[in-house]
Amino acid sequence: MPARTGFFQVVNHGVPLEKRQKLEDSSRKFFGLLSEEKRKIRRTEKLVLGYYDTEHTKNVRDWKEVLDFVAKDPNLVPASPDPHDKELLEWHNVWPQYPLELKFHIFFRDQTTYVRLNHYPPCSAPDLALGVGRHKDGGALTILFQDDVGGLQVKRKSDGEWVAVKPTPDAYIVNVGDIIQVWSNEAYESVEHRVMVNSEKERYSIPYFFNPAHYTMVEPLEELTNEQSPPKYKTYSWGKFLINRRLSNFKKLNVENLQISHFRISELADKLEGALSINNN
Ligand SMILES: O=C(O)CCC(=O)C(=O)O
Ligand SMILES: [Fe+2]
Repeated sequence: MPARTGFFQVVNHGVPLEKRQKLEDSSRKFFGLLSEEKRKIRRTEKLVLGYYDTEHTKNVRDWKEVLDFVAKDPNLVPASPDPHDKELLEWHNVWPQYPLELKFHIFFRDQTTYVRLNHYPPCSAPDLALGVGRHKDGGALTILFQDDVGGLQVKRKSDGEWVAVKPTPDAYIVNVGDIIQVWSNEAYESVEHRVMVNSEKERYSIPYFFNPAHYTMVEPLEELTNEQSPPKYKTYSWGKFLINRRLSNFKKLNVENLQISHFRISELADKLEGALSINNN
């Protein structure tokens, strides 16, 4: 399924319900604070983590407020009412043991993974706004918890229709990000999604963006390419990609933000290059 849709939901995952509820409660408490309190930990162009209520996706303002944090750094855990919350820290630092032959642990040693708390307030003109505009997640993998309100939609590849991802109690949604699309040389695809808002209910969601180290050079993995299936992407720097995305979230830019399609090697370009080199010889 994920190869075709890029999205799936997991149930019976073993994550204790109380732990998630604790984070959810903290999120509700945090967003319930007065604006001036929340803005004390506001994200800026230099401080990349923190509270933010004017995020842009593709140059359009989103109808939401967010808080980004990494639990590793206690100064940046305002998500928890207790910034020295030991349980949260311990949790974050439990890291799965990968079999060594899988080289992924190298990419994730100094990961840029972060957690985002999303709050979508009710909107009096829901047809005129989106909670999050259409986008693909730029990192490796996203694990998302959504409450029971609904609003997340995924673009179906077969017919381009937006399909609702119905809330399933205690499920986590997993979706492939752009990096896995490139690493797998398109065996897996990162799928476009967006969030609708509604006029009555507020909505909360918590994505966990699983991202590699900033110095990771992303390219199709050698093991997955060969002469018959040559790499479809040029190498790019994850750190630079992430910075560009963060800046484009922050303010309206006059240009399109960076996409992996900008690194795609197109067959046409290959042919042209080939033709030019023949002429030059
Ligand atoms: O709120 C949601 O359900 C999804 C949010 C999302 O797509 C994102 O933050 O990248
Ligand atoms: Fe997303």
